[in-house]
Amino acid sequence: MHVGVLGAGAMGSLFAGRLAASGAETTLLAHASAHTAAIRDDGLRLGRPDGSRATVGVDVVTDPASAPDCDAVLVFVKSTDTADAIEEWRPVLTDATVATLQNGLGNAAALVAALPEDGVLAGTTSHGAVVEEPGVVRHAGTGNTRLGRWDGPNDAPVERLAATLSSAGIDTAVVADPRTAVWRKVLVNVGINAATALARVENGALVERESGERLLRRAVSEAARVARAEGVAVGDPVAETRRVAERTASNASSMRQDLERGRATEVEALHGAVVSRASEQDLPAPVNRTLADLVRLAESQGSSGRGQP
Ligand SMILES: NC(=O)c1ccc[n+]([C@@H]2O[C@H](COP(=O)([O-])OP(=O)(O)OC[C@H]3O[C@@H](n4cnc5c(N)ncnc54)[C@H](OP(=O)(O)O)[C@@H]3O)[C@@H](O)[C@H]2O)c1
Ligand SMILES: CC(C)(CO)[C@@H](O)C(=O)[O-]
Repeated sequence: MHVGVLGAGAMGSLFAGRLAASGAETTLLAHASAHTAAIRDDGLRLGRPDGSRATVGVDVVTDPASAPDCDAVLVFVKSTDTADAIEEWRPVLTDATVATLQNGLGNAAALVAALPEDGVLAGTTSHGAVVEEPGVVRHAGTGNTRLGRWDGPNDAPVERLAATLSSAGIDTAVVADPRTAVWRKVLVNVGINAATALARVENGALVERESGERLLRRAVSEAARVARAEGVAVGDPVAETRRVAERTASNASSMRQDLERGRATEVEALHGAVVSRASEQDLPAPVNRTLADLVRLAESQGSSGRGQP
């Protein structure tokens, strides 16, 4: 199975590196950058969670017209870039099974709307990765990966892709209902991301401080009501989010990192999407609405804001 990985950021590089190292035919579908040039010249240097490092050769293509036929493509651009990436790489995506493991609501729907409807897979991954410098990616944390056919039965070879990922050391479970997995991850993200980004605290502050605990609980409970109204069984999302905040206590959340670096955040696919879905269900979402507006305001400071590294 030839796997294309769309987006050579932290996660795309990690997945492409692990796949290539396992012997799977793999191509990174990427924008030209110092990072992709370094991978081409010297290979991808992949730091493992245990501190060891391996160099892996990974094919990189920056022109959609030169891309090889891919049986499957894993989408790892930020949610903000999904629509543009589909347009740019449409020739590669049209005949492939396309899988999203991105965070946020709306990525699978964007793929389904733009591509042949029988080939979309979606899910979540709890692996973590960081680009440390051009050509160097650190596999920051391991976890489970879940993947399933979006919108019910289709012909997409989910078992084959899951097996390919598992053989590359990314243990992947096939799930019948990826919508539940995606919502559950979104609930964790709405409980952690905006609060830590705006208050500029590490994730652990949300379980160590009463004010943080209150924000986490209110944002998650409100979003969970929306998920339940959509018929999604979300379990005990406040307890789950607290567990993740404890496990990642010393991490700066992705939204905090994005704001501090003057980059666009995924707020629209997280708190913003919760607010839109709440309004479709006639439910109030004042906490997520306020968090989303505060993040948008902070984002509008862009790279000239005080958060510049
Ligand atoms: N990092 C993590 O630990 C982690 C964990 C779980 C899930 N996730 C999720 O995984 C997704 C990716 O996250 P990430 O941390 O890997 O983001 P990232 O490091 O910002 O990487 C995104 C990459 O996508 C590229 N890109 C954007 N538009 C593109 C296009 N049209 N064609 C080709 N490449 C394009 C960007 O390149 P340019 O900037 O050059 O355009 C960038 O290299 C997000 O939804 C995130 O929430 C991340
Ligand atoms: C789980 C998480 C909140 C940990 O920092 C991560 O998904 C993030 O930062 O977006």
